[in-house]
Amino acid sequence: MSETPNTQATPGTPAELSTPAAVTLAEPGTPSADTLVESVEAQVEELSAESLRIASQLAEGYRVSPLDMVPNPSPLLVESTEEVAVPTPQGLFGLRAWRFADGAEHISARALDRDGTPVPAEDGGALAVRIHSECATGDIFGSFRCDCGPQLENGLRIIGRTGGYLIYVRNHEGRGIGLVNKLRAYALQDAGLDTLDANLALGLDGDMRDYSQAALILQELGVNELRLVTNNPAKQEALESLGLQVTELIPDEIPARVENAHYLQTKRERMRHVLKSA
Ligand SMILES: Nc1nc2c(ncn2[C@@H]2O[C@H](COP(=O)(O)OP(=O)(O)OP(=O)(O)O)[C@@H](O)[C@H]2O)c(=O)[nH]1
Ligand SMILES: [Zn+2]
Repeated sequence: MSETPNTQATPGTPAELSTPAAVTLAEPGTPSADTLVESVEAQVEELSAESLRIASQLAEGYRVSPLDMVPNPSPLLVESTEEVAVPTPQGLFGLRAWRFADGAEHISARALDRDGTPVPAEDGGALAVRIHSECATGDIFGSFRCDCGPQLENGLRIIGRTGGYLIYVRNHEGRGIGLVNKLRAYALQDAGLDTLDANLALGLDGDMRDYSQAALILQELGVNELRLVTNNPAKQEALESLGLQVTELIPDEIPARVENAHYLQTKRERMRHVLKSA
């Protein structure tokens, strides 16, 4: 059985507490209330200066990491698997799956030698990394409307030679607008709009991809410095704003074909992609 606490004040206590202080302040020769306040203020100032000094010292040694830069804490990493070796037409890759709190699941693929050891970084430099944005129509069906399918294959081949990772980002479909919106955007392109205006006509941005989950995966893999396999300088900017260091851009250009010539031309002229043949 619990005891009921005694909530009644002990008689006489308030007077005992207040009297000595009041008497001391009133005595001649002791510091006035104003002097006391000034001295306390001086001490507080000294303390704040000291904490500022300690804080700035800490900040000097502090390296910004992708984790610190994540704008929205909800898509945090929940779990990832061990690496499993998967033979592909482009060589052997060690695949891991990564699951985030918002339900997104991505894949990392590390280039492996035939005996299963990681391909070392070429010339002892940084590892090559391709952040490949999901494109179900191109990557699965081999659609000629875009260049994603051959870019994925070529990207894997480059990484197989150079050493490094391909991160397959599955919530980047349609430059981040999702599959349903992308197919609506295709219908608008069939009616005459280009790939950028079609997104805008749907009330969406031209590119809505968020790279924070890809950056977190790279951080978990211990990759802070990389050679980025892309034609899109916006990807470099996005990764650098998340604390990663891009030492070089490796192009992943696929020759245009009649079905995607206009699409690639738009990417070059309106979306800053570095493409020679478009
Ligand atoms: N909204 C929209 N998305 C598209 C269209 N065509 C391809 N995509 C998506 O575009 C994304 C790939 O972006 P790209 O512009 O091809 O290339 P990138 O990833 O920015 O740059 P690279 O690294 O050079 O491949 C994938 O998520 C595709 O699903 C389109 O017409 N409209
Ligand atoms: Zn595509």
